[in-house]
Amino acid sequence: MAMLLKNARVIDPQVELDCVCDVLVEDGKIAQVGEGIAAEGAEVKDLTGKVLVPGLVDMHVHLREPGYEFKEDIASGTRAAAHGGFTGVCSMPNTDPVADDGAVIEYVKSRAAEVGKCRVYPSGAITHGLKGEIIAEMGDMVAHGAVAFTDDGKGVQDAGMMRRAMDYGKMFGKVFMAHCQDNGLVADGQVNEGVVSTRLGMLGWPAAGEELEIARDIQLCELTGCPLHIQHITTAKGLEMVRKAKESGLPVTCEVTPHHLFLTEDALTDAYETNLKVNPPLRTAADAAALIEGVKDGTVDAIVTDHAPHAAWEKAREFELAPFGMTGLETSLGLVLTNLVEPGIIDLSDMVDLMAVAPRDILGLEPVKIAEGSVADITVFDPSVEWTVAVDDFCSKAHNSGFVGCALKGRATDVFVGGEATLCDGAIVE
Ligand SMILES: NC(=O)N[C@@H](CC(=O)O)C(=O)O
Ligand SMILES: [Zn+2]
Ligand SMILES: [Zn+2]
Repeated sequence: MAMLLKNARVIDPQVELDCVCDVLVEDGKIAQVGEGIAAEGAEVKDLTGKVLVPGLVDMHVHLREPGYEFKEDIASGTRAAAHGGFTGVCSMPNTDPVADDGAVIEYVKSRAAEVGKCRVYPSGAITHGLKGEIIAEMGDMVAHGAVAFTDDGKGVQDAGMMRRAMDYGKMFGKVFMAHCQDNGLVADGQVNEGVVSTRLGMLGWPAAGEELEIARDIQLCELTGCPLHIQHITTAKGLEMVRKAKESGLPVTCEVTPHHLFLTEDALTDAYETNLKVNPPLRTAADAAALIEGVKDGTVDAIVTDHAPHAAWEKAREFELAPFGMTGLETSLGLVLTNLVEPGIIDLSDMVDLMAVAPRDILGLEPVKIAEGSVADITVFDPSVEWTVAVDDFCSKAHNSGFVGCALKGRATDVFVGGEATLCDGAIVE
């Protein structure tokens, strides 16, 4: 049935749209955009006071299935995504088994089609088992729908292996996404190496452990011509390297997470709050300020969550034993609206670029525009609603957010995937 979305502020920088108007959705596509649309027989939804944008895509998400369903699964993870305002996510391959061949990619896709509340674009491993020893079945994975390659969670340690993988993999036209961590430098590092690691008496995870690999992979991008995307970038120096690489015309992009933008190592106290243990670690206030500058000037292409759910008992252990990672799908939009849009650091069009347009572009997905003929993947949010982050409100199985108790302004109310509502007035459509 046709659906008429009326009176929202419609924003899409791809078609230079920012005005209050109506959007008519028919057969999963946008049929008409304009003022005062009348459509006989269409279901009408009044969105006065809300904002309607191309569906948000989170290009860095751990759905944990197959293998770690006690942390999250495709049903709960995609519900969390829809609840957070996303119409699609790119899933990471560090599952069990690792997504390093076509069968696992196929499993993720078919499971998502069966139980998912948003689209799932699977990424595949660069190396077999994320072990860094043998190139993964790239052609097989692409044939089954993998959209990108990454050894997220580990990183490819050997430069020669990364070079061979990029040389070989570039024929598939998919981006290589790099988790930048030099194990020789990072070893058992727990938190950013510096004042805070010293104060807390914990092993440091040095900035150089990330920057060295960013430098290496940019050089390998130059050597091989393979497109490179730096994942969860955290340091001022790393970002400067990406800025320079872009200036010299290399196909390099990068992403940041809300936790690296809005939290710093200073949040770590002798409470040893394990929800703040993330990889890469929370860095200094100066690094966070540089990342925000990078978001402003366009060096940062995409905002992603690196949604990394873990079970409560895993995070309840001693800091050194707790796993790295925090959730993010259900707080990302509110955090960006509250901390970047509200203070005027970016505007809503920039937000759409960072959270909808660039992720699709980097992953080589079909663009989604608020324009006639486009697939109707749509996010609607209320920019004025004030709410407090609370775990009992999450659709995710996991509660390891670093933002519980935070007061936020702005929240997704409705999500449409191919014209079908997956979130309606803030509730998941079953
Ligand atoms: N970011 C994290 O702290 N953890 C991720 C791995 C990763 O993204 O590197 C995880 O899989 O839990
Ligand atoms: Zn990672
Ligand atoms: Zn990750």
